[in-house]
Amino acid sequence: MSTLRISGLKKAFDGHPVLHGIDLSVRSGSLVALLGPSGSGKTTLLRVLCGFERADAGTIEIDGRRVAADRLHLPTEQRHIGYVPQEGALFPHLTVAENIVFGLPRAQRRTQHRVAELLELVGLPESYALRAPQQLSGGQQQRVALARALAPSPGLVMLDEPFSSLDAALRVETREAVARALAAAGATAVLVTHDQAEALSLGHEVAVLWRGKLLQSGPPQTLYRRPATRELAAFIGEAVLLRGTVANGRAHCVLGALPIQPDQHAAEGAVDVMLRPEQIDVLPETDQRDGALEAVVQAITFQGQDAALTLQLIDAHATVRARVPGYRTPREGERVRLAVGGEVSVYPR
Ligand SMILES: Nc1ncnc2c1ncn2[C@@H]1O[C@H](COP(=O)(O)OP(=O)(O)OP(=O)(O)O)[C@@H](O)[C@H]1O
Repeated sequence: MSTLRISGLKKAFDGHPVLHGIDLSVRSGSLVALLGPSGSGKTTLLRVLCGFERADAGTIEIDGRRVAADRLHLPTEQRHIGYVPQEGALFPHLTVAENIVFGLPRAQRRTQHRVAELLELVGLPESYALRAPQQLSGGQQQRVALARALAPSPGLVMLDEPFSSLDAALRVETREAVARALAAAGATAVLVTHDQAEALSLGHEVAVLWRGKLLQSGPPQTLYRRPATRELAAFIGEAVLLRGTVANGRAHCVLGALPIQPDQHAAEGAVDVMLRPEQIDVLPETDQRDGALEAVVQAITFQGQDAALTLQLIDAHATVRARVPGYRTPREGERVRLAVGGEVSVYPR
């Protein structure tokens, strides 16, 4: 287990800044999901941390030991970091076992015991040791790539979009196997992804990189419920954004006077109100509960397990988006009532 501390990290390519001064701490044994849109600098940050690229400014400390600072640039092999690239990148001419021990000192490469241990750690049968990588599925190859990264028992593991080439079902299964293996190995991990569901489900902490700046980091639930900006709200999941005002400690908008996230400082005045589509309960027209608003279902996008609805509010000349479980999808044109659950975030205008 290792701690990682990054401070003021900058990197430019040909005079174009890509990382604008990154500060980030990763607790020992935790997994930080580094989330950001394409081109935000995620891979560059990972490459600088691993030592494949040199930082222009800032410091990197692993377990209190500086590996990069002013003129200091420790080579990759002295940083004791395991690295899992985007698509496994296993050596096709080597067996699974040979791939796994590739990064170990020569004297340790013959230990079958270590290979068996690592295969078990990543949830693969021992019999796979003698297979060629091409005889494995994409998800299994990614697990071997993780086993190879974990072989020298690094305290820190970096994973660069390790599931991006896998199909949806395999992605979920491989994700879970990788998370289990990292936890069992006690490794501290940084996982790069542009998939918000992946970041929220895997990260103990999620750090959002946006145009080379770290906009927000924190536990997944905090990021989802209280994104720092409107843009982040829309990036981390789907957001319902409505014009409103804050008065008497509540957010007033077309959906009523709604409670505000308790730890959000909300000054009185004009704001944008943000809530998540699943916070809007879609009830039968006959529901008589207090404050429920009348609406008509204008459009439906059915997605199987759930459905996204566009709802026209009858009294407000406004539309909102809601998400309901698939089995409760109403009909287009149906009259319903809406009630809002939970708290909202507000952004001053
Ligand atoms: N070696 C390089 N030389 C010049 N520019 C580079 C180099 N590597 C990255 N860049 C630029 O830095 C910016 C950030 O790229 P990076 O690959 O770090 O982003 P990313 O967030 O990982 O994107 P993606 O999710 O698409 O992989 C991009 O504009 C890219 O063109």
